[in-house]
This record gives sequence, structure tokens and C-alpha cells, in this order.
Amino acid sequence: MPDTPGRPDPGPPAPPLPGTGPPRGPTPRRPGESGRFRGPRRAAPDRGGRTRPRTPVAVRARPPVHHGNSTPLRDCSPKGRWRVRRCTGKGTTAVVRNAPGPRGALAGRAEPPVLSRIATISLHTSPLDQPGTGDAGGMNVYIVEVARRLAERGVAVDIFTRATRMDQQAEVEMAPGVTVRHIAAGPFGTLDKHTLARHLCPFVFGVLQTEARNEPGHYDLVHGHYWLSGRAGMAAAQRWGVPLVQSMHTLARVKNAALAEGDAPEPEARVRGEDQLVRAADHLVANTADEARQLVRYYDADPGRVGTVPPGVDLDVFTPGSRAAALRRIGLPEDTELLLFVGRVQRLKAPDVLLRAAAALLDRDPALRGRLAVAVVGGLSGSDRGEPRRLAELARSLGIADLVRMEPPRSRAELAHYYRAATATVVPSHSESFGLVAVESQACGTPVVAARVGGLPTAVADGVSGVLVDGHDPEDYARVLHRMVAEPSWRAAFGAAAVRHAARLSWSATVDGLLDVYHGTLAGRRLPVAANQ
Ligand SMILES: CC(=O)N[C@H]1[C@@H](O[C@@H]2[C@H](O)[C@H](OP(=O)(O)O)[C@@H](O)[C@H](O)[C@H]2O)O[C@H](CO)[C@@H](O)[C@@H]1O
Ligand SMILES: O=c1ccn([C@@H]2O[C@H](COP(=O)(O)OP(=O)(O)O)[C@@H](O)[C@H]2O)c(=O)[nH]1
Ligand SMILES: [Mg+2]
Repeated sequence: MPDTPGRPDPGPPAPPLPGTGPPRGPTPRRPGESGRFRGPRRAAPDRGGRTRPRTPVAVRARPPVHHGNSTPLRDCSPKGRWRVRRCTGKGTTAVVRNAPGPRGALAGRAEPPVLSRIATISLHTSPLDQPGTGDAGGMNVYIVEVARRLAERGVAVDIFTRATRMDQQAEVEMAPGVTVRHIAAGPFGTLDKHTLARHLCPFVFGVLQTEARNEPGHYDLVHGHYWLSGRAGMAAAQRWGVPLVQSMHTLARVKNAALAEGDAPEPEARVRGEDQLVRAADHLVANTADEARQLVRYYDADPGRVGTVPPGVDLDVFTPGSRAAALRRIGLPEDTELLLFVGRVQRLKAPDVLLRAAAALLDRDPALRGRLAVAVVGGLSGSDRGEPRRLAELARSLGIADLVRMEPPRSRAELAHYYRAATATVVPSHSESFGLVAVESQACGTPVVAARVGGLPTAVADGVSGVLVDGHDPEDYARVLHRMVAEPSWRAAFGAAAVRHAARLSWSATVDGLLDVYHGTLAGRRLPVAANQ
């Protein structure tokens, strides 16, 4: 990754969102209702089935930037240093939190923070979508895997996403304790992510309206995924008086510093939105120490508010198995040497590098022609929809069209067969905050040949579970792939180490890390993090 790119002028601030400005405005009402509405007075059961006490107290609105703004509070329900409070005076309700800090009301007290329900925001893509196509990728997998496991540990998760079809139910139980809530915002159908910022206000309104059907204090924390969700999360967290934890998944400045040839840069509006979000979030979750450093270096994040929590892999689905059987299963002869690409088909992921490397490999070893195959598994993605057509043309011009299979997006169970069948999975991305595909492949016992960018050096143990390549020269990839094909014992050693490496990256460990971040945030702790190492 190149060093800090020239930081563009931050420009004017993005327009304010509902709920972000002090003092707090009127509470959302139900259609046809007048006066204050806080929904049915339903007591929220905690994870043990008990009812959490709600204590009405005095109100004070919080300024928009709360860090260091410690205010002693009395007579309120403690959630670590965060307090949710309600006032019946003057017909308004407000939710207030006191800022973390040693002078806060809880200083010196050792009460464990309450964490029973989280609002997860995934505005631009739904956890119910098929990953590996459009804008649905590793983030979707992450949200699903984490939500399920949080619920298993007694933390209910509501995932707010934008409704994309008229026939979608307002709420869908994705797993016990995990509810996907569809919020109408903008027209139905898939919208380009760059146009979604225009629909933030109705989305935020829908989220606030949904929450308003419950007692105040329904959510203990907001976790935003991707910058658009984070912008919505800023408003919701402030309105509810709870902390905002944010995962960026990708950063515009990082992507723009490493663009593939011909790729369009992320727009300035995203860069500005990310800047504001980094300032507003109570804690940022980075996938790797590299991403944590990028947040500090490119966005001036406070290192004490950046936590590093690596994503994981489903070790029940992605397991090693017979390569010959897997090849048969996907319709290829048992002696095939399969080079595999899995992911959203867009320039940033550089599937073209794999095709060029396959052609270079055949130049090195023409005898391979009868048994070499290349599979590109995944769907159209990104604003430039021409990539699949360009790949097909490239394959023809390289004289390898007969070897290349363009496969539609596959389910996770089906993907496991592709990984097991492959000689190597190739991840030549120009930028990658982590790279779940690399870990899934390793969990199936297949080594990875990847670009040495972003989080891939964490996902792949270089020289042990795979090989990292500097840059995107197809010859460099071909050299490594040739050895994988020509020296089966060399490849087998990588494969065995790959299984061990992936076994250290479980979703359960991810949830441990996230719970630490959540509890630390609720308690107002700064995180001892590697962001500035
Ligand atoms: C390329 C990259 O860094 N991917 C990450 C990331 O994934 C996706 C990314 O955030 C996409 O946004 P964009 O193309 O605008 O930058 C989203 O649309 C996708 O839904 C994300 O999945 O997150 C993954 C999980 O943290 C990470 O493994 C992957 O490397
Ligand atoms: O046909 C496909 C292609 C991809 N994926 C999944 O999409 C995710 C891609 O995540 P990754 O972090 O590698 O990249 P991202 O798309 O987030 O940039 C991985 O979990 C893949 O298993 C999938 O389920 N089916
Ligand atoms: Mg700051």
C-alpha cells in the first residue's frame, strides 16, 4: 500500500442528518397521532427474560461532538458510563448520555455495562442478499455470522437495511434473536451505492420510527457497517443517547490510492462522509492493524478509539476434503489444475491478473494446456458493469477462452467444493481491507496466492499458508502458480499449513473481540490498540 496519498481539501461539511443537531427535536410520531409518541409501553425483557427497569429522570441535550464532555448525572439507569434517560416535563422526551471520562458520574464505580440489544445498520446491502455479487460481499457475511453468534451469547441484534422490494416483510427473523428490519427509503430496486446518500434522511427516519415503538433505551449500542450506514448510525446513536461503534470495511482514500488502471475513484462526498464519521464514532473497528493504521494516517482517527478485530471464517462449512471428489463435483476431470478466483467481479479485485497469469503459466509449461482450468466465481459488481465482458474478451485475446469458466455467484456450501477443487485460489486485489475469500480457501486446505496489500498479509501467512506477491505483474503470479502445479509436495505443505492458519480465525473469536469493544465503549474505556504502532 503506498504511503499517505495527498489529502484532498475536506470541503464543506455534508448536510446534517435528522437527529444529529442539538437540541433533540420532537420524537417521531405515528401517522395520525398528535403529541409525543413513544410507542406502546412495552417493557423490554433482558436476556434472562427479566424486565429492565426504566427510570424517568431529568433531561439535558448532548452537544454533537461529545468526547470529553463529561456531565455528572443522577437518578438514571446506568449502562456503564452511558445513560438513557427520559423526561415527561414540557411534553418532550429526550435521551441523554454522559460522555466517557474519568470525571463522569460513574468514576470509581465498577458496574458492568448492560448490553442486551444492538442496532446494527447495513444500509446499502442486506444480510439476506447473496454475497459475491453487486455490493454484497464479505461485509454481508460478516454481519450475518456476527449477529448469529451475538444472539447465541444473549445479545439480541436488530439489523436495519433498506427495503428493495415491495413484497419484503417489515421484519424478518433471520435467526433466533436476530431480526432484519426493512426500512422504506427511496425507490424499490437496487440502487447504485453512490445515489444512496440521497436517501439517508428517510432511512434514518424509518429507523427512529421503528425504535420509537419501544420503551426508551431499547438499544444499548449502534454498530454501523460501511460509511453510509455509519452516517445513519450517527443520527440514531445520538438520538438514543447510546454509543456508535463503526466498521468501515473499506476506506475511500485507501481505495483511491491504489486504483486499478481505468477504475473510477470513490467520490469526494464519500471521503468527506468518512471523515465526519471517523470524528463522530465512539469507536472504530478495524479488520487488521493495517486498517487501524490507515484510519489514523488517512483519517486522523484517535488511536485510542480504534480497535482491531479480525473477521473469521465458518469452520463448519469451509473444511478440507478430497480434491479429486470436489473436481468431479463441479464437473471437471480429476487431473485438472484449477486456478480459482472468487468474489465480486470488478476491476479492484483484478481477475484480469489471474487470466494473464494463466496464459503466462501456459507459456512456461505448454503441456499443461489439456488440464489447466480457470474459474471466476461471482457476479457483476461496482459502477463499471463492463468487467465480465472485458474478461471474456481478454480470455479470447490471450487464447485461453476454452479454459476459462465464468460461474454465477454460488452458495457458501457450493463454494466449499470450488475451494477444495482448486490447486490455488488467487486473490490479486488492488486493495482489500481483509479478504474473507482467502481465509475460506485456506480453511478448505487450498493455498492462496495473493497480492501483498491491505489485510491480505493477515489473512495469508506468507510463505506458510500461501504466497504474497508484490504488485500485479502476471509473470510473478505465474511463477508461484507454476511451482504449485509442478511440485505437489510443496503445494501440499502449504495446504496443510493453510488449514491451521484459518483455524485461528473463527467468527467466535471475532465476536469475543467485538464484545470487548462494545463493553469498553459502554464503559468509556479507550482501547489499547495497535493503530499507531
Ligand atoms: C475490497 C475490500 O476491501 N473489501 C473488504 C470489505 O468489503 C466490501 C466493501 O466494503 C464494499 O464497498 P466498496 O466497494 O464501496 O468499497 C461493500 O459494498 C461490500 O459489501 C463489502 O463486502 O469488507 C470485507 C469484510 O470486512 C473485507 O473482507 C473485504 O476485504
Ligand atoms: O459466488 C460467491 C462469491 C463470493 N461469495 C462470498 O463473498 C465474500 C467476499 O468477501 P471478501 O472479504 O473476500 O471480499 P469483499 O466482497 O467483501 O470485498 C466471501 O465470504 C465469499 O465466500 C459467495 O458467497 N459466493
Ligand atoms: Mg478525532
